[in-house]
Amino acid sequence: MNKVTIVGSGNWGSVAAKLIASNTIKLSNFHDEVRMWVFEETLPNGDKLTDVIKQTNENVKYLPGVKLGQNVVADPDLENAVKDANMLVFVTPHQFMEGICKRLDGKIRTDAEGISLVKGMEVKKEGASMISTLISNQLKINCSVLMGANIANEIAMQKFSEATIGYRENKEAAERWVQLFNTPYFNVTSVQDVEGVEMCGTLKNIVAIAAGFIDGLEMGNNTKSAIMRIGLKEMMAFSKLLFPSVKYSTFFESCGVADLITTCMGGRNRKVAAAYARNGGKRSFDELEAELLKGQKLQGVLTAKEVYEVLTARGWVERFPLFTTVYEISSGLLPPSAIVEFNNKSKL
Ligand SMILES: NC(=O)C1=CN([C@@H]2O[C@H](COP(=O)(O)OP(=O)(O)OC[C@H]3O[C@@H](n4cnc5c(N)ncnc54)[C@H](O)[C@@H]3O)[C@@H](O)[C@H]2O)C=CC1
Ligand SMILES: O=C(CO)COP(=O)(O)O
Repeated sequence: MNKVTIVGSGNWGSVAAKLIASNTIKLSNFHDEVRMWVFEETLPNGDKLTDVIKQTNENVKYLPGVKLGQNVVADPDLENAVKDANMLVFVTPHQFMEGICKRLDGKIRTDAEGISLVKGMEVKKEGASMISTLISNQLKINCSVLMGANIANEIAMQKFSEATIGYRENKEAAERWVQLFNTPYFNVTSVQDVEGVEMCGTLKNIVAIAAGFIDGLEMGNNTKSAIMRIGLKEMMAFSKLLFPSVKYSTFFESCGVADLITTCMGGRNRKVAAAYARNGGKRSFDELEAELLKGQKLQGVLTAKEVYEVLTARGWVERFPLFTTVYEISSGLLPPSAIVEFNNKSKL
């Protein structure tokens, strides 16, 4: 019998727990109970977040007003949360995944399978690594990914959306993940292209920062569409250069063009970047993130920096003028108004 643990309990982590718990309670090959690891926090009134989730069945900080399901069990002890699970769902902001994997080394079942919902990558001196690779290498488990046009608050309200699972070889495991996530309002399909799916989810966050600048500067819909088109081409080119096995067809799944559109229209990266541009770059991303997202985290600014490190290390800067410009603006080297100036240099 399969047993599921969610590693993470932010905005998307909480919605993933709700989705999954609504299925495990119905499916005979899964234990009803879904454990959800909570990075413990003390709320302004002094209560512990985990205690409040247990009492109210709601993540009052990251997903207020939504019941998770009585079979979701919040657990602040990471080791305890994972020890019995054979299906591990990773869903935290990407910057915390390395530390989490170190803590989990040797602490999980040897027959466990993982899936990463984390949009981001890790860049070290030795090179770039996808988060699913970090999980696979560190924990010695097979790791698929699930990405898509999935603004969490909309899925929490059961508005229809789609998602794409990317798997490496284990089709059977992919089918089990589809069974776990799929609902009438969350339509999940799978493709054999982990890197393609994961690169889509990671790179669209850079384009969303650019789209936010356009919105903040009130440059209009045509400009924003142009940025999304150029962004998609850079996403495809960068993914192919880094991982030649990536399939072009993956960009036309939910994880590709659909996620790019939704994030550029209504995501958190877009929202904070728009505020940054409205303030002429005078208030930092960190300050705006804290004010506007109340504990939720942006991925795009860090990803732009990480991708820029890869571009410089590989001598690819000239080929990615949009990614480069987003890095230069978000790190304060250029003003937000420089967002379309790359056009003079672009060959795209
Ligand atoms: N929210 C959304 O609409 C979607 C998010 N995603 C992706 O899912 C991933 C997770 O995002 P969310 O669940 O939205 O998280 P979030 O943006 O709500 O992040 C906050 C989470 O990080 C935790 N946290 C803070 N400091 C920490 C630390 N030092 N160590 C470990 N955890 C810490 C918080 O406790 C909280 O659970 C990201 O990669 C995001 O791009 C993907 C699809 C949709
Ligand atoms: O990944 C997302 C939607 O699929 C959410 O994007 P943001 O992190 O910009 O809100």
